This record gives sequence, structure tokens and C-alpha cells, in this order.
Amino acid sequence: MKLLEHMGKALGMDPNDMRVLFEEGLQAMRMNYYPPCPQPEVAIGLSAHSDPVGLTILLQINEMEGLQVKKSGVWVPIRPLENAFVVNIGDIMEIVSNAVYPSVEHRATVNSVKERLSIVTVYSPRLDGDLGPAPSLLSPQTPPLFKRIGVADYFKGLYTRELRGKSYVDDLRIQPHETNTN
Ligand SMILES: O=C(O)CCC(=O)C(=O)O
Ligand SMILES: [Fe+2]
Repeated sequence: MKLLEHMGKALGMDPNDMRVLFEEGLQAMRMNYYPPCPQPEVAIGLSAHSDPVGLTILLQINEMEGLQVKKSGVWVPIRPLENAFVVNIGDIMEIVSNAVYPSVEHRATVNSVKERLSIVTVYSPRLDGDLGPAPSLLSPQTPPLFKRIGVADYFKGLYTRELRGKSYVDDLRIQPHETNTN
């Protein structure tokens, strides 16, 4: 919550906009195990995706490289640093910040030498909340770029589709022909 509050402050958001959504939010944890793979060049540990949450904090536990983020269309390896967390922006933060903080597309590769482990904790809004660009960031000059959707409906929509890059957040984007000029 502290991290989110600071990010909201940096954006010039009304602190309440962040609180209303994320206070009493959902926190989940998962551990990923990638066994060594004899043919890593034809396999993938976790296919390209952006995390559908607010923020992700990730620890590459046994210091095996594998996480890659897409930067300007190129996959860049994230070298594990001892005792350092990786903080990834999720799709919900992209929506709330009205695309000021875009979510990061990433994937995990495997290798033939050793298994790889990562622990991930994700933070999301409360399920009974309502998700959309923070009202305090909107003005006639900065109109909303995403549709509003209930948090529960957002997750329902998410789990009925496949993991494919940033396709879900792209579907929630308001298209130019949908812009309401009233
Ligand atoms: O194992 C990794 O480094 C990436 C894991 C990940 O992206 C995820 O669990 O969402
Ligand atoms: Fe991820």
C-alpha cells in the first residue's frame, strides 16, 4: 500500500483515489519452479504476458537468470541481484494511472544447467471495487483512455481467456471512435 501511495503521489493523484481501490485489497503469492530443460531454445518457462494486477514484487530466488522484459520491442534479461526484488507494473496500474505507468510485458526462459525458482507476490484492488483511470488524473486535456469495469468483472474476463502478451488491457482501451465528445 505504501508503494502504491508513493506512486500515486508521484502522479499527482488524489491519495483517496488509490486508497479507495487498493485498501483492503487482495494480496496473493505464488512460487514458480522451472526444471532444467534439455532443449531450452525450443521451450519457454512462462510465455509473454503482463501481470493483470496492480503491482508485482518478484524475487529470483536461486539467482538463475531467466526473467526477461520487453523494452522497445527487444527482450532484455533481468540479471538477478542478491536480495533484490523486481517490481513490475501490472495492467491495473496502467489503467489507474491512465497509461502514465504502462504495464511491463515479460516472460521466463528456461536453461539446461539448473532449475530456476521465483517467488512472486501480487497486489490487486478489492473485489467489490470499481476499476478505471483515477478521476483526479482526468481533465478535458487528459480524457480517460480505458473503460471502467467492476474489479470482479475484470478478473472474470481475465480468467476466461488465454495468457497472451498485453491483449487483455488492450481490449479495455477506449478506441478513438468510442470517444464521447459531450
Ligand atoms: O519466474 C519469473 O521470473 C517470472 C514469473 C512471472 O512473471 C509471474 O509469475 O507472473
Ligand atoms: Fe508475470
